[in-house]
Parts: sequence; structure tokens; C-alpha cells
Amino acid sequence: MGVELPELQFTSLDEIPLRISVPRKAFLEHKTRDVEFRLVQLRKLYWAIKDHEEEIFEACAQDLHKPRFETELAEIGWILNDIVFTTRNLHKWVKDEKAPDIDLNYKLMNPKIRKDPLGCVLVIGAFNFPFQLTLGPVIGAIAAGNTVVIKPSENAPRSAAVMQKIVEAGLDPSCYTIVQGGVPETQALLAERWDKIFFTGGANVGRIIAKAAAPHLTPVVLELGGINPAIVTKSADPRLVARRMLWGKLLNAGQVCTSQNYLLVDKALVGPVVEEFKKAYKEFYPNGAKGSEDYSKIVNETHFQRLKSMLDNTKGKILMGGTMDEKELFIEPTVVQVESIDDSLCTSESFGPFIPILAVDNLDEAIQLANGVQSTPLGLYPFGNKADVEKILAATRSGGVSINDAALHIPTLPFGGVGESGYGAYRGRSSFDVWVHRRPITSSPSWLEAILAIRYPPYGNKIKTFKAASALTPDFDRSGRKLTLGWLRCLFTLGGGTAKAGAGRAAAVAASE
Ligand SMILES: NC(=O)c1ccc[n+]([C@@H]2O[C@H](COP(=O)([O-])OP(=O)(O)OC[C@H]3O[C@@H](n4cnc5c(N)ncnc54)[C@H](O)[C@@H]3O)[C@@H](O)[C@H]2O)c1
Ligand SMILES: CC1=C(/C=C/C(C)=C/C=C/C(C)=C/C=C/C=C(C)/C=C/C=C(C)/C=C/C=C(\C)C=O)C(C)(C)CCC1
Repeated sequence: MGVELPELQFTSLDEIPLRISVPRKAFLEHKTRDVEFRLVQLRKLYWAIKDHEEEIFEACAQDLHKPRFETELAEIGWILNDIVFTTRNLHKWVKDEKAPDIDLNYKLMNPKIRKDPLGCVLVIGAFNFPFQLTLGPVIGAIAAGNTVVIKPSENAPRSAAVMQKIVEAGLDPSCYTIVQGGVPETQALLAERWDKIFFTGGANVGRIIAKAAAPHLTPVVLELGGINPAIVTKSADPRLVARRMLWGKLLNAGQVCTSQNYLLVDKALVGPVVEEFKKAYKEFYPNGAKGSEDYSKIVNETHFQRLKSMLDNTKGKILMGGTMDEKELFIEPTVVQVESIDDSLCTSESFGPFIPILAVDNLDEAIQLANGVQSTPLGLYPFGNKADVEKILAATRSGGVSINDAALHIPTLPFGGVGESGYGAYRGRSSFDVWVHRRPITSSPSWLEAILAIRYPPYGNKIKTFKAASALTPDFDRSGRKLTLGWLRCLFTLGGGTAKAGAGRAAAVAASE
């Protein structure tokens, strides 16, 4: 039975300032400071998602031909679990933290860290996992006590419209609202002042976001794409490589920010790896990917044409797949053996089901090539024994790493890029942390006045006492060598390191009593 879906309607440009003035005002009225209020919102969001499950399945099917299994695991189930995880932990997360590593002298001021909400924030989503990548950051923003404006991707229009229904059904409209639209509407949003912007999308648009945020000194999280390498050393298992790398590219037809963009394979393993790709493809799709319920389409004509011209322009040899159907926006998982790292399939992010393989002479060459293409990708996928993998890790950087696997998303592990692949991380506890200001709070008791008076003029000789009580003695010499102070010495000098410092500290404590 077909499910009726709402039509996506863009928010009128004139309406945008008024629409966002509501959550901005609600924040200033401290409506979202109350933790119980946040919990109720999250719980209501949970049930609103549950109530619209069939619409989510249908919207993901219409936007991306996303298989039900993938929608269940990576969209609905993902965000529902996220909400339950968050509501279970929120009371623990919001608690004031004792400030760590505070010197004895300052302990009496009871320093602590309070997790303050940032204010009224903007979340801009991507099309490929429309619900997970838009509502995921929103869950954290609500938990942290912010009011939120949500801008889903217009490239997954059915999902954007269903998301609006969910938000309007589940959340307090004075604190959380949706603005729908494409570039002009997003630009109108970016012209406003925000307390944080969370953006998921491509690096070029990421730059536009960061620039627009700069005049207001608005902090930004950028979850960007990646030209992610997989490095297959000669100690790797070709069957595992092929099965896992194929999964990394069949999931959402390769429209995944973390999926590997290209494989650097030790030349001894290229033949066996390609053979295993063919076997795995036959096993996963006995009748081919075309027409399969378990394979997505490319999101739209523009992306289809972009991918088609990438494949048309490769100088490599297609060893598996290679078919496409423009009418159905279908592109088959395609293994291409390329001759050079400069092949366009390697050097630009395909965000599609291409699996270019480049043979390398050895691991050193692979590391050098990977760092040359992009030295800060979102993901890195090393295959091989422990020694090979450690060598790769020590010589590369990336947002995250899955050893002997494709993009493995553990739902509560911090997730984010580095350098070109973005900055800021979320998921699990990080989804809360990314949305709060860690506000240090100290409280100076009035009875401490006798000691604190050391800071007031006339300064006279006070510096001597001050230094004796507060200067730390280095535990290293002039050549940078570490000296051993010994724990006994540390204990007897109250952490100061010398008898003088210890005496000063003891005097300070005594004077406070
Ligand atoms: N790191 C991550 O978590 C992650 C997740 C998904 C996608 N991505 C990356 O995103 C890219 C593909 O996704 P996409 O096509 O949705 O990204 P995109 O950058 O085209 O669009 C993302 C969002 O930005 C808005 N936008 C587009 N152009 C804009 C402009 N000129 N000014 C203001 N706003 C604009 C869109 O409306 C959309 O909501 C890939 O590079 C992929 O790797 C990253
Ligand atoms: C040991 C036993 C079990 C455990 C089995 C395990 C551990 C299974 C693990 C399965 C995994 C890892 C499945 C992963 C599925 C992932 C999906 C569908 C996709 C996620 C996509 C995401 C998050 C995309 C994000 C995109 C981004 C950020 C950018 O574009 C049992 C449980 C089987 C029981 C027996 C013992």
C-alpha cells in the first residue's frame, strides 16, 4: 500500500527573519534551560519519528531508492537509539564538573565547569542520509538546551517534507523550527546571527558557511566530505578486502561521506582482490544490482551526469560493472583499475559507486600517494597485519580510521573530520559536548580574604611570598631531559617541587585556617 507524502514547500524569503525570531526569543526567555523541558522534547521527538516511520521509509525510497534495511538501520533506528541514549544520559552530562588539574592554591575557590547552552543555533543537513544527518545534530542541540532552526537538504525533497511534519508534530514550535529551501533560503539564514552553525555537506559549501559565520564570530562545525583512501598491504586478506570495500560502496550507492574513494593495493594482491570483488558482487546481488531492492539510486540527474563524466574521463580499465541507466538514475558498482593516482576517479570525491584500484610497489609508495592526494581525509581504511597498519597510522592523518574494514560507524563514537574534511565532532556524548559552552565558575569565600589580599597594592615584597606559594619547579633540565622528582618529594612539598615552594604552600593553607 502506497503512503501519501507531503509536498516540499520552500519557506518564503520574506518569512525567514520572522520565523527565526521566535526560537531566538525563546532562548532569551530561558525556556530551554530546564533539563526536564529538554527531556520531554526529546521523548516527544522519539514518538513523532515512530509515528511517521512508514512515511520515512517511503520518503527515503522516493528520494534515493534507499533499501528498507538501510533506512531502518541508518536512519530510523539510528536516530531513535540516539534519542534513548541521550535521554538516559542527559542528567549525568549536564551535571557541573569538578575542574580538573587545579593547583592546590586555587582549590579553595571551588572551581567547576558548568555546561551552558550556546543559544539559538542553525543545523544545515545533507541529502544522503537525510534524517540521520539532520536530526542527529538536532538531538544533541536540544539536549544541550539550545533552541534550533533546521534546514534540511532540498536534494532529498520528500525526506525534507516528512522531517517538517515530524518536527511540527513533536517539538515545541516556539523553540524548534524548520526552514525549507535551497541556496537562496540558506543564504538568507546565513545572513542572520547564530550562536553556532552545524553544517554537513561538501567542502566548497563548507567554505561559504565558514565565511558567512565569520563576521558574527559564530562558531561552526563542518562535517565535510573526504577523498578517503583504502590502503591494502600485501599482508591483507583479499576476500575480506573485497567484501568490506564492496559494502562501503554499495551502501547508499556510495553516496556516503566516509566511503573509500580509491584503493591503493600492493601489486601482488591486485589480481586476487579483483577476483574477490567479482565473487562478492555475485553473492550480494545474484541478479545484478540493477532492479535490486537492496541498491540505491543516484540522488538526481545532476549528480548522475557528474558521475557519468567521471567514468567517461577515466583512463583506467573497467574490470567489474560499468553499466548505468540514466532514466532510473542507476549506476552499477564499478571496479576500475587505474594507471595513475592523477586519474580523476582518485583525485576528486566520487560520492558514488566507483571502486578505482591503483597497484603500488610497496607500502611506502602507498602512504606517499595517499598523503599527496589529500593528507586530511575523513576516513582511512588500512588492510593488513598489525605492523603494516601501525606504520600507516604513524604516517597519515584522517578524521577516523577503520582497520580492516570500510566506513564502520559506531553510533556513540565521536565522529568528525580534520583539516580539509572539516572540524568539530558529534555522536554519543560528543553530540552534547559540541553544543555547550564549558563555562568555568569559581567562588571565592569571604573568609579567604586574608590570603587573597596578597594581590592588592601596595605590592611591596609580596611577590616573594606569592612565588613561593605558586611557582612550580620544573622537572626537566636545560637540555629537555626529564628529572625525577620522586613522589615523596612531591608529597612533602605539596606539589611545589622544592622545600621553599612547599613551605610557601603550607603557609598559604595554614593562613586560610
Ligand atoms: N562529514 C559528513 O558527515 C558528511 C555527511 C554527508 C555528506 N557529506 C559531504 O557532503 C557532500 C554531498 O552532500 P550534499 O550534496 O548534500 O552537500 P552540499 O554541500 O551540496 O549541500 C549541503 C547543504 O548545503 C546547502 N547549500 C548548498 N549550496 C549552498 C550555497 N551555495 N550556499 C549555502 N548553502 C548551500 C544545501 O541546501 C544543503 O542543505 C559530499 O562532499 C559529502 O562527502 C559529509
Ligand atoms: C557478536 C554478535 C552480534 C553482533 C554483530 C555485530 C557487531 C554486527 C555489526 C554490524 C554492523 C557494523 C552493521 C552496520 C550497518 C551500518 C549501516 C547500515 C549504515 C550506517 C551508515 C551511516 C551511519 C552513514 C553515515 C554517513 C555519513 C556520516 C556521511 O555521509 C549479534 C548482534 C549478531 C548477535 C550474535 C553475536
